[in-house]
Amino acid sequence: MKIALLGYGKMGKTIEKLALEKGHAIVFKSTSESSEGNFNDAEVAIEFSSPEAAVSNISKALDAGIPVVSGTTGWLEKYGEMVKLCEKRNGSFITASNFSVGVNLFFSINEYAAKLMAPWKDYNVSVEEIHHLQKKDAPSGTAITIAEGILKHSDKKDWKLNTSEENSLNITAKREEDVKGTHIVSFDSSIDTISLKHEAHSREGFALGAILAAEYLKDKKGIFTMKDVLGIED
Ligand SMILES: NC(=O)C1=CN([C@@H]2O[C@H](COP(=O)(O)OP(=O)(O)OC[C@H]3O[C@@H](n4cnc5c(N)ncnc54)[C@H](O)[C@@H]3O)[C@@H](O)[C@H]2O)C=CC1
Ligand SMILES: O=C(O)C1=N[C@H](C(=O)O)C[C@H](O)C1
Repeated sequence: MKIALLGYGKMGKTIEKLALEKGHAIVFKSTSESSEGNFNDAEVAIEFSSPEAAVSNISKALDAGIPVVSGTTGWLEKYGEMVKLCEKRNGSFITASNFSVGVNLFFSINEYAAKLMAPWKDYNVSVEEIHHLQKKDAPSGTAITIAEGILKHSDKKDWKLNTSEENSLNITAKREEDVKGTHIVSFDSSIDTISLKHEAHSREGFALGAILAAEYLKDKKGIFTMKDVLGIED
């Protein structure tokens, strides 16, 4: 598969390493400052850049008729625009707040836990995320996806960052040196606490999942999710 990397930072470099090991080729890569290779040679684009750059990168791929996998977080208020553009171009698009297989299973585990806990009103649910110091957005996209899954089964009306409002789901975001991505869901009562934790040991899980998504998307048309890629039921 001939891959264009839109964004060549921590994730772009990890994807390059694993994609080459899997026998794929990198035909184009770009950063905020420069690019090399020929974008139009690509069969698929993998986009991990920044919240400000994601929409223009995704649009560039859709406009060129190149299927695009985007992992960038913090831009999802524009998701509807990208869906419309993808439909207009009869293109192919997947975005996910987290491409790792483990986190996608964790999403389902948390939804199930939230459903099970719903009648037990003594427990208060909250989400904590911990990431490296360079992370631009807070809360993490993954924490937002976790919160949205829990809210389907909860009396809480929405999620908020650092809230003590009872009817909002509290997300706490911490920034610490070199943490790849940790997410903890807690159901807390005065008697006890039930905690579910996912801790990424490296960026390889995110990168492998993005490559899997690109392999899945390459010959398809439409808008898909990581649940489609991994065959996880809703
Ligand atoms: N969905 C997922 O599984 C994961 C998502 N992420 C997200 O991916 C994004 C990138 O993460 P990292 O690689 O760690 O960041 P990074 O800061 O290490 O790299 C970002 C790269 O994007 C480039 N860039 C910025 N503007 C650009 C533009 N206009 N065109 C092309 N390239 C541009 C930068 O020059 C840099 O090379 C973040 O939003 C992060 O939250 C990170 C890990 C996993
Ligand atoms: O910025 C990161 O590093 C990560 N971002 C994603 C997010 O915002 O959820 C995924 C992962 O946790 C790493």
